[in-house]
Parts: sequence; structure tokens; C-alpha cells
Amino acid sequence: MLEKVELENLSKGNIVAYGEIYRGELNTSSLEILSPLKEIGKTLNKKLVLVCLIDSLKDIKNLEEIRKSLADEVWFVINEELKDFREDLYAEVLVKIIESSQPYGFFFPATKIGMSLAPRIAGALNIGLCAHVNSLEVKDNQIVMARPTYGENIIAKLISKSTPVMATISLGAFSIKYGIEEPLMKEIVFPKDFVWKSKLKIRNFTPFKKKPTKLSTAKVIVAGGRGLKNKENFQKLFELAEILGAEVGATRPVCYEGWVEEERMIGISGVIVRPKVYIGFGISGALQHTVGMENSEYIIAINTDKEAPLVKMANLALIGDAEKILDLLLKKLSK
Ligand SMILES: Cc1cc2nc3c(=O)[nH]c(=O)nc-3n(C[C@H](O)[C@H](O)[C@H](O)COP(=O)(O)OP(=O)(O)OC[C@H]3O[C@@H](n4cnc5c(N)ncnc54)[C@H](O)[C@@H]3O)c2cc1C
Repeated sequence: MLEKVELENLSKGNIVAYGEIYRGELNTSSLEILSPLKEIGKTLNKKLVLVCLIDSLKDIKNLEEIRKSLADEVWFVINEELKDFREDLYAEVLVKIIESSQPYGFFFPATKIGMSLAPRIAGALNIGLCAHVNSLEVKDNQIVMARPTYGENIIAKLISKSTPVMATISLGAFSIKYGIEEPLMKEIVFPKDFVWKSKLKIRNFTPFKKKPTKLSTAKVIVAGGRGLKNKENFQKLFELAEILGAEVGATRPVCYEGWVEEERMIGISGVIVRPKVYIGFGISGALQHTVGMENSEYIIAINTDKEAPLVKMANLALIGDAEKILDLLLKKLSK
């Protein structure tokens, strides 16, 4: 049984993270963002709260993860209308929680859902929103957020003028840590006159057939860029990944070309990765890409241009044609 708390009696001034639960499954990127937020909470002496919108508690598949999380408290809003993700209703519910609990900060993982909700809420509350933050710290009692900017060529440090401080945090920018004590679990009771209605109607639900990528936690990544020349060559990376037990990553242009799905994009507009080994085939190493992989332990670059930035930052560089080297590797390793 959860302790029930009326909407108007929620505690105030907390650091709040959005706990994204979709179809009964907690998206673990919500746990990633708790790691920096816990530190911030400690420094500012504020409670860390995870807010989850669900239709039923018993259907949550990974409730254990929530129990082990760094949050001090978990607040659930439970209503059958929250079964499907419908932005307008979800945003309205979160706006009510923010208005009532006046958090110091409210943060979202930069998932598709997080990136859809955060601007709606910021717009409704007329407050600022910082997108794709990849570092957070406290200075002079304020939260300082960092993200690449100006064509992603410099790192901007931002302080919000409005409260709650709001941001989406890049996927993979932080790793998941677990807490010592189980968080206090509460159910927020909304006023009886709250209308649980959305303007959106879900007519059909087609589950995504492919398994979601595990890029942000992969130990080995084989990534491809424009130097692979075409989709057919790019597909060979999947064969190599299969042999190496790796995940496939990509640069933005090849995702936009349709060679591979966008969820494999590494960089400021995609996922931040930190594998033990990163192998880049035909990737120049633009800052927008490298901010997403610079923490890899061992970087191998394959490029025809020995002056390419990724070649310069690599631990090992192979100067040559990416397609030929990929073919040779596949021939050798598949024996
Ligand atoms: C706001 C903004 C956000 C962005 N976000 C991202 C992001 O999140 N992630 C991202 O990746 N990019 C992002 N970009 C794009 C980024 O600036 C670069 O354009 C992109 O990373 C370059 O991709 P690439 O290395 O595949 O292509 P290119 O820069 O065209 O590089 C291709 C490389 O392949 C080499 N090459 C050519 N032929 C061969 C061959 N036969 N064999 C081997 N090597 C060869 C070339 O020497 C070159 O180094 C963003 C850009 C902007 C403006």
C-alpha cells in the first residue's frame, strides 16, 4: 500500500525527476539522471523525488529498479487514463504537480517522451528550459547546466532565471547508481474535479519490432559515418557487431540519409556513449559527434584522411578505405 498524499499537500522545493514509465516499463534513462541530481540535492540540501505517471502499480515490470533508485521519494499518479502516453494529459498532470509542489528543479531524460513533455510544460508555466544538458553542478548555490551550443562548437554554461530550473538531460551522459535506502513511495491524490481527459485518441498501437538499442551501456561500439559511402556498406557494420558482441552507432548525416535508424545516432543530438572500445569507420570526428563518445576507453579510427579530428584523438588509427578494411575484418573474423 502506498501512502496517499493530496495534491495540495505535496512537499515543496524538491529536486524532481520525471520517471518515464511506458506500457508498464520504467525507462532506465530516468535512473541515469538521478545520479547527478542526487549530488545536487545533497549540496543544496534538497530532497530528490521521482515522479511517475501510471495506470496501475502492479503492472510495472521493473518496480525493483525504482525501489533501488537514488530517489528519496517516489510519487506515483495512478489513473487508468494514463495507460497510453498522451502528451496533453501527461503535461497537464505534471503542470498541476509543479504548481502545487513548487519544485526547485524539474528534470527529464532527453527521450522522445521527455523531449515532448518538457517544452509543453515549460510553455504552459512560461519558464525557461535547457535542452540536452550533459553536465550539472552547483555554484554559488545555483544549478549550473552545461551543453554544447553555437552549432555545438562551444560548451555553454547556463543558469536558469526562472524556477523550477528545467532541463532535459542527454541520454547516456550519466551512469545509473543505486541508493542504500529504499525511497518512500507515495500516491498523489488529485482533486475530484480534475478532468482526466485527453484530446488525443489512440486508434491503434503497433509495437516496435526491433529490440531497442543498448548503445549507452555497450562495452564495444562499431560506428559508421559518411566515409562508408552507402547503406549497403553500412549494413555490414551489423555483421561485424554480431561477431564482436557490439552495438552499432552512427553519425547524424548517415541517420538522416536513412542508412540506419536515428536512435543509433551518437553525439549531442543523439546518445552519449562510453564503451571500452569504440571503432569509427569513415567518421570525421566533428565536435557534435565526439562530445558523445570522447569518454570511450580505447578509440580506433578508420579514415582515408590522416588529418581527420577522430584520427587525431584516436588511440589507434588505420589510414585507408573504410569499406575495404571492414570487408577484410569480416573475412578474417568470420572464419
Ligand atoms: C546542431 C547540430 C547538431 C549535430 N549533432 C550531431 C550529432 O549528435 N551526432 C553527429 O554525429 N553529428 C551531429 N551533427 C553533424 C556534425 O556536425 C557532422 O556533420 C557529422 O558528425 C559528420 O558526420 P560524418 O563524420 O559521417 O561525415 P563527414 O564529416 O562528411 O566525414 C566523413 C569522413 O569519412 C572520411 N572518408 C571519406 N571517404 C572515406 C573512405 N573511403 N574510407 C574511410 N574514410 C573515408 C573522410 O575523410 C571524413 O573524415 C550536428 C550538426 C549540427 C549543426
